[in-house]
Amino acid sequence: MAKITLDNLAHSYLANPASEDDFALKELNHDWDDGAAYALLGASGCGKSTLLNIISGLLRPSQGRILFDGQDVTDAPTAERNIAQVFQFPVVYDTMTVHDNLAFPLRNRGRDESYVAERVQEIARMIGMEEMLHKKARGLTADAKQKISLGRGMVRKDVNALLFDEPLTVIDPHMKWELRTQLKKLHHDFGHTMIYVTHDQTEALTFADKVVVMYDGRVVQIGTPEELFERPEHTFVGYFIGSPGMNVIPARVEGDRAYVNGAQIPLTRGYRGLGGKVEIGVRPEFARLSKGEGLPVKVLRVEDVGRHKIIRAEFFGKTINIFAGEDDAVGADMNRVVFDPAHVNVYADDWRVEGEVA
Ligand SMILES: Nc1ncnc2c1ncn2[C@@H]1O[C@H](COP(=O)(O)OP(=O)(O)OP(=O)(O)O)[C@@H](O)[C@H]1O
Repeated sequence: MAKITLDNLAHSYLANPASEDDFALKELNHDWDDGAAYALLGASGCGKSTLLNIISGLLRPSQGRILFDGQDVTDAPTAERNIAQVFQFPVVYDTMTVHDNLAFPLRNRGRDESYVAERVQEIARMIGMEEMLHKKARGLTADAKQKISLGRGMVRKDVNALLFDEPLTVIDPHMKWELRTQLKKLHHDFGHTMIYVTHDQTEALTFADKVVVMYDGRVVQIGTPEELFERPEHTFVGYFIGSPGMNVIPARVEGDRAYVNGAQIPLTRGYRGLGGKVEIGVRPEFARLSKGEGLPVKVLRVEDVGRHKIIRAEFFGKTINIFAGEDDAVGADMNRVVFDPAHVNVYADDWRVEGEVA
């Protein structure tokens, strides 16, 4: 396993990039801890595959270096990086049995047959394919083949890192949860450095210790699921993560007050001299409907999603979402909203401003 260092890394697909906009991956400096599970999360086209391909060696970055445990591998081909990869679609040898497919990476490295047999059994148990080991891969479902790909990716213990590129795309929805749970268990048991690319927040948040959120070629936040929820560093993180995402409302902020159309919203921190586009961000979980307190709001729709209700409401010309408990009545007199001051984040030009303790 290895620590992965991204040193001054950036990539443009153009021969002569003229500005930052020409970079599919904007400059990035970071150490990814040895043995941690990371998810690369972001919308289509934000640069996830570009970054993953640089780590795996399929792509040479146009700027900067990549190091595994301090050793520069920027120019090392994929084969020399000692990594395992699992792609979106299964890569299996159809004419081989499930057993031989799983054994392949170990035999390739000259491991002795008793070790191979033991390890294949262990992996087969984890992916739930013990009963199928003698079967040829040909004729198996896409699901089963992808499980073999996952198993083959994980069979070697001595890899520097395990890279997954949207590996559950072809898996049946009911199997996804199970496989994700197994991957997490494998990570826990073996401590591989894992990087998992996905555009699905549930996959990212349930799999990873740390989620790397990308937006428009930039890493906008690296954090635990709790950090991304509590303190989104960029408005994109706020509305991309969450269901529904954070309410982002244009505001004026002075001292420990935010003002929306002249109406006051109390804050727990003080802010001075904010410039550019100023907004406040409040997750629906930290907003509540009220009869008497708070600011005026007009309920547009109430959606019952089982454990709670999501209320769509108009707030000074903008639509916001508010959570309510499953048993909370939403009467016609509930025409005000209260935001929990401790959970109102302040943003200037999309980036969170920390503020001073009041
Ligand atoms: N080979 C290439 N040549 C030129 N531009 C490319 C190439 N590959 C990707 N791009 C561009 O670089 C940007 C980042 O693409 P990338 O594939 O890394 O994003 P992604 O987040 O992985 O998206 P997806 O989830 O759709 O795979 C996009 O604007 C894309 O059009």
